[in-house]
Amino acid sequence: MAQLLKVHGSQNSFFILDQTKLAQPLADGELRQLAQGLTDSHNGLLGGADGLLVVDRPTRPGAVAQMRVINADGSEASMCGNGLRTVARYVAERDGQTTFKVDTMDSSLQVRQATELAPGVLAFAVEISPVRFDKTALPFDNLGHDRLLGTPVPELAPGLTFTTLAVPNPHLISFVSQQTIEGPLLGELGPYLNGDNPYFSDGVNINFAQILGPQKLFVRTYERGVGFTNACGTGMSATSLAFALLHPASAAFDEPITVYNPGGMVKTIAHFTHQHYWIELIGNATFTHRIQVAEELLHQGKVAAHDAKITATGEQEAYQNFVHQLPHFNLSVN
Ligand SMILES: N[C@H](CCC[C@H](N)C(=O)O)C(=O)O
Repeated sequence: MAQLLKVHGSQNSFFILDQTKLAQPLADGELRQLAQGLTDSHNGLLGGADGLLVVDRPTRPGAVAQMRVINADGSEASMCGNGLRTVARYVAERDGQTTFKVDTMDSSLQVRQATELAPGVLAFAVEISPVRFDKTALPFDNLGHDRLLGTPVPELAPGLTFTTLAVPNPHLISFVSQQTIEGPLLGELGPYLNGDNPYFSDGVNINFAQILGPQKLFVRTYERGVGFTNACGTGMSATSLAFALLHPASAAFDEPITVYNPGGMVKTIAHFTHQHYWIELIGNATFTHRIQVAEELLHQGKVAAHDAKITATGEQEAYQNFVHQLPHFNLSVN
């Protein structure tokens, strides 16, 4: 029997598959098929999820594991911040370590166990990098600029300004009012810029952020390859860096920023060290279910509940208690 985990970071939910535990690891096409099968909100497992996190052997010296990220639509992303926290916890418990490096598509990232957010809500801190601003890292065209940093872009939304950041997956960020964040615009821009459009040929994660006060944000994200999610770790991290760059009176480097999202809350810290920007993302790593299933069903990409032995961990209740004590403005817009 093979094992899967159902997990979440700020209720951005995933399945984790550890390829090193399989008799026969899945091929790339099988991983994409499994991601689409498991995450489907109608025919998937446990109501579906936002993606599949694949743990494998490290690809670089010094790392103890590799994380690959498959979105719900089967596309592969270079990075996932909420996901990396859950993979860090999985590897920490598998290997009995609390701080180590995990390989992602572009680099090895430092991860470490952090102090619990609340009783029963385990937390991890992960490095988000590399950070790049130029359009070679984040392919966009026909916007009249090589990079956007608080730049008006009437082609996208008259009256708003935008920032582009790759961490290293692509993010488009706009600081907006609460009315705009709760309005229909994000739900219109998301499908447009992730469909046939003259601007973002590879799609883009779009983050609307409301500044709640010094070192305090609310971020709502429409994710490439998924759609609206409860939170996007790389999105909240990129938005925090943009906050520090564009609003230095309200957001300091090297100081924690509290980022609320529809699924809960994380802390971020934007850094500039050795001439490089990077961000620390600290938040929950919740395991909600342990799943046992015949390995050949994973290869077939279809796992129905009646084919699997599913055990709830009981951690979701602890997480919900944590969310319920957050301030009222933790909007549940989605
Ligand atoms: N949809 C993203 C990948 C998942 C990122 C998100 N779930 C996070 O926590 O960073 C992309 O295609 O770039």
